Amino acid sequence: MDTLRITDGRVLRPDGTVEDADVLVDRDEGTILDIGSDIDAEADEALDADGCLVMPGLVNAHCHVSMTLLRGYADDKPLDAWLQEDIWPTEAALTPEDVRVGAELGLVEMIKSGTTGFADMYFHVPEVVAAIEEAGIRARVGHGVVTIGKDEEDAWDDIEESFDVAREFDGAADGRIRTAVMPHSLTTVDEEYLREATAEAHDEGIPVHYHANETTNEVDPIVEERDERPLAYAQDLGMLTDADFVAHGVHVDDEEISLLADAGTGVVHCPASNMKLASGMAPVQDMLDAGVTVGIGTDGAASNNDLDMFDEMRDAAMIGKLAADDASAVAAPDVLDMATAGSADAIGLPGGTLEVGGVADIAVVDFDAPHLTPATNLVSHLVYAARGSDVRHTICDGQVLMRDREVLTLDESAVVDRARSTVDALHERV
Ligand SMILES: CSC[C@H]1O[C@@H](n2cnc3c(O)ncnc32)[C@H](O)[C@@H]1O
Ligand SMILES: [Zn+2]
Repeated sequence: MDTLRITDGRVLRPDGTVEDADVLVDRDEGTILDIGSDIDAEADEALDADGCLVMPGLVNAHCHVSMTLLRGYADDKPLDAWLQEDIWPTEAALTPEDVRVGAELGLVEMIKSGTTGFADMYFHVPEVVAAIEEAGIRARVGHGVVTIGKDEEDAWDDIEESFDVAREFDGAADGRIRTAVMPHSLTTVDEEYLREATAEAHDEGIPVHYHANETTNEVDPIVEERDERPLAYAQDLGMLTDADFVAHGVHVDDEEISLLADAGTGVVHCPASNMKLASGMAPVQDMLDAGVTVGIGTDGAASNNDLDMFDEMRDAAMIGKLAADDASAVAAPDVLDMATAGSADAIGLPGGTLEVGGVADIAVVDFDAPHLTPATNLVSHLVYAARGSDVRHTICDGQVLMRDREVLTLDESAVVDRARSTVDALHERV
């Protein structure tokens, strides 16, 4: 058996407590063999965690990873204008190779900030999958479908592509990649397509992921046209099951929160995107109180503008308090749970906790820094004070993806160079 030992650190346990312990990993199986201070086994490789906290890898539960290429491309606009005037016209010019380059850039950024799993909705998915295979991270991926403005044939082709991708890549990269059918939203995909695609996906055991209740501009037309709330419409379409997950859930009322809780449908809170696009404040504490599975995502780097889940945790705590008008709301332990186990549950991937027998998806955070001193409350520091750049090692599926801040699976400087020249060429074309 090939083993890895993470030595001399403090380990964050699923109940939020911290203990001095080593972590022994089975690299063949990608699982945790033991956690303790008296492990009696030599390992094939050791990773020093002195002065560090060994925690579950962060899970970015909603992303468009290749949008790193559009970082800073269009800022300071609301969602509809941003998408229609800037993002969609530019995305139409992206080649499959561009999407791969953007994905690699995003994956380097994620690995460097301790993210070990994510969910991604985009197009040219084979290129995203190839980048993920190389990077060594875990993901649930899908082709995003938009049918508005398309004739029937093109709309069905788009749906078909979402199924082709979901069927072809499920289980890829030694099982690290899972898939979903991903209609973009309840307003950008017409009813007949949503109904049929959802039924077919569920027949085949494929989850459905979509944007929902992100802005009032999206909610109001549904209410006006159908005399029902968007998530009641989604339920009628069969799109609220415990395998499905929605991004945003900003403008949800109490009945919709109950629908989500009863169905077990995950909600991915994207606080930075919601603030930047001025979409609104999600009632996260109400959702948690109702028993909804809530995860955290960055959304794409064009509406954030980074993929750092530490940033996202801080934002979630801050806006959660504002939304509830209560400083005790969306407290640090709950935020950390959302960014790890909550996200993993919402998107149906393993990980999010450090447990013997569980997957070895791990971030090692160095606390030897002025902004993390004094290290009185490590969970508080993770949420309110730590940064992605404090992550020292990242491990996914038992493999070391970053060691002492050097990414091992992708060539960081080559990826950055390629991203620069790709964006230069893109700007020439658009
Ligand atoms: C068709 S692939 C996914 C599609 O979603 C777009 N997108 C990025 N961020 C958001 C957001 O916050 N709400 C809705 N849609 C978003 C992305 O640009 C792709 O076109
Ligand atoms: Zn999104």
